Amino acid sequence: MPRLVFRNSGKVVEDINEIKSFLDKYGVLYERWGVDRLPQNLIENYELTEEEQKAIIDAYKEELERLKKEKGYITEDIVVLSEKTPNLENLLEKFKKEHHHVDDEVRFVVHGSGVFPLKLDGEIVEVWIEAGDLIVVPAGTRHWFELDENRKIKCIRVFKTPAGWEAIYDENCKATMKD
Ligand SMILES: CSCCC(=O)C(=O)O
Ligand SMILES: [Fe+2]
Ligand code: NI
Repeated sequence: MPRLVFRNSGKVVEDINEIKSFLDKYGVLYERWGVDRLPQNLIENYELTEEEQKAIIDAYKEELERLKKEKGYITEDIVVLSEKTPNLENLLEKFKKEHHHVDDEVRFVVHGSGVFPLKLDGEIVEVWIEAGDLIVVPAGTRHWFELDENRKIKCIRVFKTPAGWEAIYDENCKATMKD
């Protein structure tokens, strides 16, 4: 189940609408698209061919086009993190350092799960997501990412330019897309 964990109080929120409305206050988009429309092999395969990646993206064409129209994203790709990922540990080290981006961080989870701790009004709110969940961490929001004990996640990433992904570790560096 997707859930919010408020790190200071330990409070857990699992109601989807409550999750959405809390995150919405901070410009963080959470939607549940589900994965029912995908065949099992595409959901579970972590070594996708180009065609299979395209088939997954095509299955969410409507949602992706809506997001691009609303938010100005341009393209999408698939990212997978699993034991099979070369230098997984180094990647995870990078992802788990608090940072922000000049572009939104848009992840739709096709399979697996993980947590995006977000720094909202100085409090750490952990957003635990899994297959079927969409999250948009807005540009400038301080966050990081960690896998959970399942040690794998496969996401559609939607973005303007890969340059927008560059993690900015210094919270005082307010670089923006225009720079
Ligand atoms: C959920 S994909 C792994 C996390 C990630 O892509 C990132 O932090 O940039
Ligand atoms: Fe990030
Ligand atoms: Ni990131």
